[in-house]
Amino acid sequence: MADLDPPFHTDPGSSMLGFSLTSPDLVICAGSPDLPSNNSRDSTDSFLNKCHQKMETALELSLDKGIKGSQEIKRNRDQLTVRFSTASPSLIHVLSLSPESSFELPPPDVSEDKDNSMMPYADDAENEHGGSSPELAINYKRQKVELARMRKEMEELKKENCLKTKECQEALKSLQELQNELMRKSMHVGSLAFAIEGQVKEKSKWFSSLRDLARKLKIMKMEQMKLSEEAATYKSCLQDVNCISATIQSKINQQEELHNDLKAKFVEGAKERKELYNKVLELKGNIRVFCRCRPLNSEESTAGASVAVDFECSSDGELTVKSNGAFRKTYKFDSVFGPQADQADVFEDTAPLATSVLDGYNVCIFAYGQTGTGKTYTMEGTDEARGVNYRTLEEFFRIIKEREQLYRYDITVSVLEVYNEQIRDLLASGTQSVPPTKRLEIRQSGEGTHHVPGLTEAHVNNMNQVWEVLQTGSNARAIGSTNSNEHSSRSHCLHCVMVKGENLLNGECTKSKLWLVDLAGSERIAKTEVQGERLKETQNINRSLSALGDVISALATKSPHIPFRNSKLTHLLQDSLGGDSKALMIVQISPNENDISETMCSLNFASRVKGVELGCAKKQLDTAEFIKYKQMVNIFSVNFALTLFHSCLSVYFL
Ligand SMILES: Nc1ncnc2c1ncn2[C@@H]1O[C@H](COP(=O)(O)OP(=O)(O)OP(=O)(O)O)[C@@H](O)[C@H]1O
Repeated sequence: MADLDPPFHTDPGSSMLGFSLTSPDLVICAGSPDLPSNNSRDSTDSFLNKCHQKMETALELSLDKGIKGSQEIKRNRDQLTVRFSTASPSLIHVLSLSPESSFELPPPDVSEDKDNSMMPYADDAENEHGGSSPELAINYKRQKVELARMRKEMEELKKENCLKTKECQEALKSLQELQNELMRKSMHVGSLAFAIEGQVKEKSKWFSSLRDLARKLKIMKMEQMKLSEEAATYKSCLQDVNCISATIQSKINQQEELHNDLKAKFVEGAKERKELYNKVLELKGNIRVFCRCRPLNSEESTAGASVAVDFECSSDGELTVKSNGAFRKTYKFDSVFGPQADQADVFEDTAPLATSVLDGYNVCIFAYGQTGTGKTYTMEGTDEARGVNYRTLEEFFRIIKEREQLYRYDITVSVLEVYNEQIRDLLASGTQSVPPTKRLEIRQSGEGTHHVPGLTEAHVNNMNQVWEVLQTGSNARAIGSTNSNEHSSRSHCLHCVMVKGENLLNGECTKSKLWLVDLAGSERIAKTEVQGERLKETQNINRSLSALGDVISALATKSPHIPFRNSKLTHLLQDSLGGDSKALMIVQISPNENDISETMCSLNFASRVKGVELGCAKKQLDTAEFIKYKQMVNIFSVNFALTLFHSCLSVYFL
């Protein structure tokens, strides 16, 4: 093998087959260790000759990655065979070969071989055998012929090789193009793979989002189902609620109708009650007279004064005046209170008038009598024994509390005095130190009511405020004169209580006025023998008291003209003395026999007021009519019972 020179060189541009092997895929290597790799540039012919000379030489042709170690060139004596067994499919395709393709290299034509290179060989054979052997000569000739033939075949192969080389070059060119294309495609595929990788990542992100959304959707579906169930429940509940609501509404309507009916009935009832109550008071007399006698004071008791008044029949409203133990006269009043009666007893009979005031009627309560008989005591009272003024307002607040669901009231109090026919505001700020210079006058409003412009009106909401106002007025009256006792005896003290009421059921409003009057003492001028200023005072007092008597008389006789304007007192009291208003006179008397003439004078005046002397015909008539009707009803009842009894008897005996 060492003698065999490699028939081809490893230069990448040529091969044993005569085509260039530029492709990295197509590498010829010495597959057999017998093929040394040197750079010999021997021709193919020389190689084949040498092959021919070494008949037993085996060659292995390898095309790395293309025709890989699978070509076998087997040399036998007759021919050289090249086999393609595991060639690259692409190369095989280019060469139009099948994996099992092979071709044979024919032996060189010996006869035609004129090559000098063979000659030494022949010469050597001749020389070796001495040219003497005919067999050798024959062999030689045969060999020569064979060599010629092989040379011819070699030529053909060379041509074919050229063709195949061209084909291979073209195939290689195509292969390169294909490789380039493949590279481009690979790059494209790479970029596509990169893009796909991105897309895959994106896709996985989307998938994860999709999974989240699917999970949320599932939860929402469950919630939606739950809500649907709840909605269905609520729907059924709603129907029930609607049913209940309709029932409640109808009940409310019924109740509302009932309420309105009851309200109407209540308003009607309240109105009826008010009218009946008023009727009762009218039957009792719109002008009522009470008589109250004070006890003997300590001085009188010490002096051993005799009592001239008998109260045996006081419960029947009667009292008897005696003189020196002899009967003088009996008086009858609506109520008579002896020396033992206390403030509460007096107020018990007075209280109904408080109700009348809150019902909207004007009322006047006044105390009349001789000085020192207890007028102020009855009206104002003391801290321990509070009088009519305080108790009436107390009764107001009690009734207001009772009626708070049905009525709303607003109460104001004014305190004034009339002295020598002059009006003085006892609640005005100036009254505490000096008497006010401003003259107060009585005015008539558009509604026909009378009022004193500029008079202080104190709002009172509770009894503490009432007591404060009463005390302020009382103190102002006492301070107004150097001699408080004297002064208080010579002036009329008036408390005006304004009551505004609102019926919360029907919105009806009322405005009523209560006068609480502590009149000045009614002394007889002759007895007191007064002169000068005192005489003027007394005359003014008597004039105003007389005017009051005249007004009351005119009211009792229903005179067409009532002389209210004859005095400041009657002018002030005008609204509470006429019409539907009610008046209560409490005549105060002394039990002392020494005062009997003043006592009888006061009692006579009171009797005149009550209408006994003047003959209170209407009242009397009303009572008589009432008794007559009552008797008629009784007679009718008896007759009806008798008739019924006779009817029953006749039926029984039939
Ligand atoms: N019913 C009574 N019980 C006890 N004391 C009485 C009663 N009535 C009056 N008094 C007492 O008699 C005195 C005189 O009373 P009061 O001042 O009220 O008389 P008045 O008629 O108002 O006198 P004036 O006309 O001077 O004002 C007072 O001390 C008073 O406390």
